Amino acid sequence: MFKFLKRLRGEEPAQSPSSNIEPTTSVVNAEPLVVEVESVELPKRTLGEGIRSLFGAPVDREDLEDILIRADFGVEASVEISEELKREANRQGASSDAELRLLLKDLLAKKLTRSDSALNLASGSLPYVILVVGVNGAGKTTTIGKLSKWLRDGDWSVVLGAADTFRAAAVEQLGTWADRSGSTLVRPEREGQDPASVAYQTVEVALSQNADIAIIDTAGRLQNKKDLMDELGKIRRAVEKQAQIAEVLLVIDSTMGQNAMAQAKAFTEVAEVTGIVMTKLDGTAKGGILYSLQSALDLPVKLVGVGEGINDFAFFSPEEFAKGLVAYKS
Ligand SMILES: Nc1nc2c(ncn2[C@@H]2O[C@H](COP(=O)(O)OP(=O)(O)OP(=O)(O)O)[C@@H](O)[C@H]2O)c(=O)[nH]1
Repeated sequence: MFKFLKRLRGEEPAQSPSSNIEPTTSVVNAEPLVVEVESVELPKRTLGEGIRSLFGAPVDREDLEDILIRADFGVEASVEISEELKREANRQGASSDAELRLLLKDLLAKKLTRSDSALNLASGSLPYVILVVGVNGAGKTTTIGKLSKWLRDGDWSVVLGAADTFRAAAVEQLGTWADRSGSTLVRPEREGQDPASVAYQTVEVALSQNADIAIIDTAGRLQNKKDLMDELGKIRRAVEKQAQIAEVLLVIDSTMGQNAMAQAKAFTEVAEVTGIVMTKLDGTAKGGILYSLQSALDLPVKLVGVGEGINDFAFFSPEEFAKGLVAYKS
């Protein structure tokens, strides 16, 4: 399991370095807030039965390429994977359905494994600030709700910032998740308030409450790259006046198939994304999009959503995901 570091309880709240809530355009990289931290385990969440199998029938080596292409692995990867499977099956003399499933499971898990897939909650520079970006409807708010519940279950204190200030409903939705998870909500004082000032206030509240985590929900509009870049850049600078950004999580709806790829590329060009959250994996038979995205963007998938419920998410585990895809029963 990953090593997570959080604040030792029972200290005096840290003082916010500034009371100015209007962010300016200057970039001030905050020094890490050095606090005494302890190593903790967070509750386990697993992918469970959330991943749909690629196969409705016994695995047939000759059909594999087509099946992978239909599941959105992309043509190049589909050819590569099915060739590798054939080579390995010949080498090992594997031919039964169970043997082929095991080989394919291992092959996919190996290709999906990266060393940087853990959430960055170990630097000891608190509060850990997580920006959540992605297009409307991708599942940002739901992911924030699930993530904060999980952190609260692990006794981390969490402040949520509603920096999607243009839709009152978005703020209310985040408020509902804040209540359900037992997190503090920082809401805009008026509709259309500068998202960067809400981000600033969120970190300020996190510092004043001595909180471990601040998660900031952003609007996700993608009318044009320049506006998005300007808005996210301003949010970043506002946060960095008081804390470091631990993660920029890009939330992607896996049911969008190849359309998700174009959106993801646009966001990664402007948002300094550090990890991907794939939502709605329960609702797609095209789980290969996760594979395509991770390799095309060269970014780790860190979390996955497998349902609408508060516990329906998990750290991405290549092994469990591959098992689900090939319906491998160990
Ligand atoms: N089945 C399933 N549904 C999900 C999952 N994650 C989110 N949803 C649903 O997707 C819809 C959109 O989720 P939101 O969290 O509101 O998405 P958002 O990105 O915050 O959207 P905006 O607030 O419009 O920007 C909701 O109906 C969620 O319940 C998931 O992992 N599985």
